[in-house]
Amino acid sequence: MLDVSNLKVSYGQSEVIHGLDFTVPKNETLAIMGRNGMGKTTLFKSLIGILDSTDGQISIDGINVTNTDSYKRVENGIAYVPQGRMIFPSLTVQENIETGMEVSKLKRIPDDIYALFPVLQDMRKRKGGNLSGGQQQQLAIARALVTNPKVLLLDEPTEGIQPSIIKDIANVLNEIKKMRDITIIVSEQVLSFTMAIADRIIVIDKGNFIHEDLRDEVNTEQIKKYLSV
Ligand SMILES: Nc1ncnc2c1ncn2[C@@H]1O[C@H](COP(=O)(O)OP(=O)(O)OP(=O)(O)O)[C@@H](O)[C@H]1O
Repeated sequence: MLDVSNLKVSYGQSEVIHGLDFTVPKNETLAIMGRNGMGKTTLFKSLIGILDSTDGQISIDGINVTNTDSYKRVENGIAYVPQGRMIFPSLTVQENIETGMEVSKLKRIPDDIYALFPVLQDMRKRKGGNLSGGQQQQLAIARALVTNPKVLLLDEPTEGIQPSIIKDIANVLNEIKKMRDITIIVSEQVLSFTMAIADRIIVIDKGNFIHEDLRDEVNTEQIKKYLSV
């Protein structure tokens, strides 16, 4: 579903992503794990097209989207839940979700969205800025889902979220995977969260992939070591 080959990304002269190759099939949840500053956000921004890549190719469902604008990539089926959520604080919950619907041409918010996130239905008239961090995270996921993505990217969804809500977010991502034919890619530092959702875990270090495990065969001690060095 998502095919990435030899992806390189630089800030000015400084290369931060050094030629990554990976493929994520339909119905797989992949976690890309790494410490602060290892390149997770840079990778995700280049996948969604906020940052240009300097080399390599990105394809979604066989369509080459390298160097196309973000909105084109969203039309081709990739959606992004950014680090820090980035919801629109002065728009209501409902209006925030509706901003995602231009692409999918939905007329109204589908029932399954509110079924996944009942709290958003209760709060649909409230301003996004008045929601808690966990509720904003749910809102950002709902806004991404109404674009009907084939590939859903979430950049550190547990950051700043309290542990009980982290469990809810894991449950929601597992539910989404059951409900839709979708590829989920999450960047994370919290291993208990990725163990609850991921089929595969890759460790990124200074812009290179240095370790990969299927969840069922995961070497947690080694991954913890990579995350704590
Ligand atoms: N706008 C920028 N200009 C120059 N260098 C940057 C910029 N943004 C990030 N970097 C550098 O790129 C590298 C990767 O940063 P990135 O934010 O992608 O890491 P990360 O793994 O997402 O970390 P975090 O969890 O802290 O967000 C770091 O060395 C960082 O200092």
